[in-house]
Amino acid sequence: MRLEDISHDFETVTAAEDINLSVEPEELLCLLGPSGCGKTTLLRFAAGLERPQAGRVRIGNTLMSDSESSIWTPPEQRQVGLVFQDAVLFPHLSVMDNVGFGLPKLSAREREQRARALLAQLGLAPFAESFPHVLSGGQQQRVALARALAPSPRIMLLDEPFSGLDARLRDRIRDDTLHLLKRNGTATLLVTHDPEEALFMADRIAVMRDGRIVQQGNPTDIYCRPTDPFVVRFFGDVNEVLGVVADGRVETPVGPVDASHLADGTPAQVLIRPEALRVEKRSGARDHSTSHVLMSRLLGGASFIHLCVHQGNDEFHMHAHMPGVFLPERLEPINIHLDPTQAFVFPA
Ligand SMILES: Nc1ncnc2c1ncn2[C@@H]1O[C@H](COP(=O)(O)OP(=O)(O)OP(=O)(O)O)[C@@H](O)[C@H]1O
Repeated sequence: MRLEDISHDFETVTAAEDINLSVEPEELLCLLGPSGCGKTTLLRFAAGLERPQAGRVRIGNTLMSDSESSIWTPPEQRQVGLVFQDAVLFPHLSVMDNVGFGLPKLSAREREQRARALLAQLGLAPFAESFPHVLSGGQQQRVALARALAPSPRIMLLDEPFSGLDARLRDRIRDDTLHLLKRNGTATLLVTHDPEEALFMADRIAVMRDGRIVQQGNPTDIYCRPTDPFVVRFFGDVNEVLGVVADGRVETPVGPVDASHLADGTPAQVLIRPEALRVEKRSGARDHSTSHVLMSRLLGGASFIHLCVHQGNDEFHMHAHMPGVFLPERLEPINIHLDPTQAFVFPA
């Protein structure tokens, strides 16, 4: 599926500006961005639920819509599978008939086989004869996924399909969905505002802001080689320090950071992820005169430490993440080591 040179304005809002995006066969692409950045609008263009003011939509080699001609394929002829945040199942049909709904060309027996096979993959085999109202929200969402996948669509379009579920259930359904899509080799565009979800699900991520794609790449590129401060901040809490490039680096309270891509004298912002700060207890007096701990909290698999970092006569409040249980006490004197791979310098 390809979106080519797509632009679209809604009255005062630019929902899409010169968007070029492709989803390759068998690929799972996550469109990631904050609320209102234009993710759903792009998905609606792909599905044919909305017509872009400029640009083209291709699915496979077929042109589905082209703003410069009358070419327009309606949604039901695009062979796309659609799943939204809230599963909308047919209440008067059994689970099996819901899943088989998009397969009118198959015989009743083939339809049942296909529906049962998909339901089994999602752990829903015992509910095949049930009606939707007896299912939990999570089970209904699985049925919606199975129904969308049953006709073997050329692409699955998923719009925040897990966001209505509680955290533990969401993790399980994400996992099941990922395996289901990969087992079936289905190209998928997944819209989400949740960076962890994108990292968990995606082969490739496109980060969106204000109707534009800020960066696209594989998850490691996006997380470890961000090209824009927005991308760094979108993935979570960061320590931010201002400085000036000198001798190809910027001095920060936790040590120098390479800035050889910027000219000396450039005002710079340094974004340092909490996990880049390795905290080590140091012997010495517990007082305010050197870098010390302000507070420690256990997050579960990691510990969150509030630091008072000294640099000359200045003090900086910074955050560190340490793996496992590491809970130094207030005023504990510390050394801080910087992992340069999670510190990023941009022009200020
Ligand atoms: N039919 C419409 N008429 C007017 N404005 C619209 C319409 N549809 C979307 N918009 C606006 O376009 C912008 C992009 O909306 P869109 O729903 O695509 O964003 P989103 O990233 O999917 O956000 P969310 O995650 O909150 O759904 C928003 O400012 C929205 O208010």
